[in-house]
Amino acid sequence: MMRPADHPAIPSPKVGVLLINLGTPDAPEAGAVRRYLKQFLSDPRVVEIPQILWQPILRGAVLTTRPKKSAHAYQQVWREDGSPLAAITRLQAQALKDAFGPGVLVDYAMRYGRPAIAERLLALKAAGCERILLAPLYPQYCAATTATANDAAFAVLAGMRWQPAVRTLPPYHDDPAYIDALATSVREELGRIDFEPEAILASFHGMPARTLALGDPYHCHCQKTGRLLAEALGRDVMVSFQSRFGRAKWLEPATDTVLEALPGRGIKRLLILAPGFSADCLETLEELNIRGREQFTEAGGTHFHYLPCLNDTAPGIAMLRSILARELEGWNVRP
Ligand SMILES: C=CC1=C(C)c2cc3[nH]c(cc4nc(cc5[nH]c(cc1n2)c(C)c5CCC(=O)O)C(CCC(=O)O)=C4C)c(C)c3C=C
Ligand SMILES: [Fe+2]
Ligand SMILES: [Fe+2]
Repeated sequence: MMRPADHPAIPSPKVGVLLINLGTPDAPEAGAVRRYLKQFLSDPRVVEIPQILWQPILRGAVLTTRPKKSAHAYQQVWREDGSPLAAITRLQAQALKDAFGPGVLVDYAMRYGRPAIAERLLALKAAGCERILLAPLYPQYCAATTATANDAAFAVLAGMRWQPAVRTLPPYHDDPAYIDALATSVREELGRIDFEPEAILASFHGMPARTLALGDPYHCHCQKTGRLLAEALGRDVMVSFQSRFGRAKWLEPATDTVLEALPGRGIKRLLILAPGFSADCLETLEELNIRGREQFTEAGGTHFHYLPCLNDTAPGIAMLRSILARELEGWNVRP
């Protein structure tokens, strides 16, 4: 492009992308799980009960029993390179760094545990990023995930005299690139496995049912992802909600209830996926692929196949790159 001599090219400011996921314990041991759960479950965006009532319950019943039980669950899925969620998020950040090239600094942080959002945001700023895209890796918006990740980042910005410009990644539950990546991964898996499932079940993390009445779009986002995936596949996709916590009513139907009921309704061959998780984690590898499989087969199911998350697969990274690149538009990033 020709440019008049008195209008030199505007120098490109440094741009950073901070991927944010939930976080995970440092070790599959009760002490580390306790520290993680204490931070996670003390977040008022996650447990919406007044802290004065909730903290005694958390520090009493919850933190004395759950860490040991959860540590046992983590031990079943822990990998050589650590907790699956941490290891996969690290690989995603590396793959996106390679995909974007030197024009964009890509880093990652966890809302709870390590690496902390404050640490990585300060590192991007120290590396000279004047513009930062905060990217909570949750396709479906939820105050308990997306909003609290952004809150934590904004709290860090609140302490800076010279803030970078920031943008946040919108939810991508209905983005054609995301739906297409999911549909392709289902189709390819159907070609690989040695049975024809009678049903496909999309299991999303649950939330207390009252959050729907309070205006959280999470339930609607999950339903829309399920509907668009069904349309893309040209066949039914059932939606359910897993990981119920506490005694309140949660979104329904519950995944474990569905898994126990399906064989009795004549559905004995099942493909299950967890499209709300951008990386496999305890909730998918242990709760679905170990415990869910047991529930389904004990109820009479004969074939159960768990489809892994998009993780750092080539189509998964291409999808993330395209939705992130769109948010970087106008920030002088070379495509
Ligand atoms: C009130 C409790 C919880 C709410 C609300 C909640 C929402 C929520 N969580 C995820 C994603 C993940 N949750 C994970 C683990 C996990 N979740 C809860 C509780 C609530 N989650 C607990 C207590 C745990 C810890 C494990 C256990 O003890 O059972 C994980 C996996 C973390 C890992 O280390 O692998 C993810 C991911 C979403 C998307 C969500 C709301 C939409
Ligand atoms: Fe959770
Ligand atoms: Fe769980």
